[in-house]
Amino acid sequence: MLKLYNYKDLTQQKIKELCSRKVEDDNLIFSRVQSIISTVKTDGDAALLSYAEQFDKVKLTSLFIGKEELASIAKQIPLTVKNAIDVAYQNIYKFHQAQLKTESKVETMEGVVCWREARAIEKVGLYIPGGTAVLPSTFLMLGIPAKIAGSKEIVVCSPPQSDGKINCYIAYVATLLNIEKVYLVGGAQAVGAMAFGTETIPKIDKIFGPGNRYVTEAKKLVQNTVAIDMPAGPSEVLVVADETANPAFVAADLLAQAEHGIDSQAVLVATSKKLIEEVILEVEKQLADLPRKDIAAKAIENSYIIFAENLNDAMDFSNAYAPEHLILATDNFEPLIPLIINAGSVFLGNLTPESAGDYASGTNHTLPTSGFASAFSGVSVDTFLKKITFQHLSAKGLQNIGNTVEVLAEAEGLQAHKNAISIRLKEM
Ligand SMILES: NC(=O)c1ccc[n+]([C@@H]2O[C@H](COP(=O)([O-])OP(=O)(O)OC[C@H]3O[C@@H](n4cnc5c(N)ncnc54)[C@H](O)[C@@H]3O)[C@@H](O)[C@H]2O)c1
Ligand SMILES: N[C@H](CO)Cc1c[nH]c[nH+]1
Ligand SMILES: [Zn+2]
Repeated sequence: MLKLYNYKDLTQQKIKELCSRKVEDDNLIFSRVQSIISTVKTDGDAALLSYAEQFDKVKLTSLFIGKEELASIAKQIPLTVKNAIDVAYQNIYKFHQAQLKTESKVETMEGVVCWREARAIEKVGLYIPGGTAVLPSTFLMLGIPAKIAGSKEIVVCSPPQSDGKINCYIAYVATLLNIEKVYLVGGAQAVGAMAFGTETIPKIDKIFGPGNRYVTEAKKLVQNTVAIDMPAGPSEVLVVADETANPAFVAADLLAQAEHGIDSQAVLVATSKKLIEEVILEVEKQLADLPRKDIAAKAIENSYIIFAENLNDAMDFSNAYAPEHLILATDNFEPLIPLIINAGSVFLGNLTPESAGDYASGTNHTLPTSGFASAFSGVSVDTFLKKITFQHLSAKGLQNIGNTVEVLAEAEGLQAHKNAISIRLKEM
């Protein structure tokens, strides 16, 4: 079951190893994904149809579902789920809308004015996972910021169901977001199709969205051709807990991420040995009742617990691990907030389950995994924008800055740069 370590006994090498999320068949996945992407690049739609047969076990008659059919499938949604999606939509919209800010102009010297303006990335590709679970919540998390940013062409790919269609929840979100088509393509082949384009699927400028290791490896591989949001692979959670934590809550939070996939990871760093013992028992108890217990149990095998003597040590480990989700399961979370250096999204206190952020609180659940939270942020409206810089020099501005540029251009031996200033100054 859950392996147990004592923080003070861990060598730097062991900490590195525990933070690595290395899986045995990394190289195998890399070469498979490489081959899938190059086949999609050369064979286009034919490759997509053949991979749908191989991986999704379905013979597709069309590679997409259009707007009318989406609206008709969406009608099958049960009212309770429709209402819950509507509430989630509103909260996610509210939180993301607040991210749109106009920056003020800055006069760096008299007459020299600089500023930035945001423009939407026009052609974006959204990947909505659908291998082992259908995730309409991810569609909200990607579609809402894309719409707020103002992206014009939104290409959506998701694996087909066994009947060659998509689920009514995905169809309902597509109608909420006014999406034209959903392409029935999953895995690395979807990433390849959006990166290079096929007869049916348009090439886009940036790919967004989470997925399993095939999807994530594919996103990393196509980066010479398109931009990507970030590596957002198998879900993970790190819970920092003290004696004020509730063991049943902690176990539930660990299992929530474990049930995503066999390569998910759930880590507990706790300062109470009593709590650790209770969490272990709770994990076993709750696991037995989960419909996805086989998946969650495999992920738990790949997970561990660390006993730390104090919360400072616990936070040091958390920063080294750079978790996608960090839960501070303590009543005294305030002093810990400034200690957080690396994390995708943080959940504060014993009444803030990570699931709230997965679905409906408003924050985005597309987040960096595998340690990439040390350098990447989760998806936001900004991820769909480019910031263009502008500047304007008045006559006074040119006089004020002219000599500085001339001297620096000369120092770099770039005479034409200097001339571009001098020729104007002479005219004044
Ligand atoms: N980091 C995040 O922000 C975040 C958010 C949501 C979900 N996730 C993660 O997304 C993942 C979803 O995974 P999923 O598998 O359910 O759906 P998925 O849509 O990511 O992957 C399904 C596809 O994988 C491909 N595939 C499966 N087995 C293959 C094989 N042997 N060879 C080549 N391709 C293969 C198939 O094409 C299939 O359509 C989970 O790991 C979950 O934890 C992460
Ligand atoms: N926990 C996932 C991100 O790692 C997001 C998600 C979607 N549905 C449920 N959870
Ligand atoms: Zn989740």
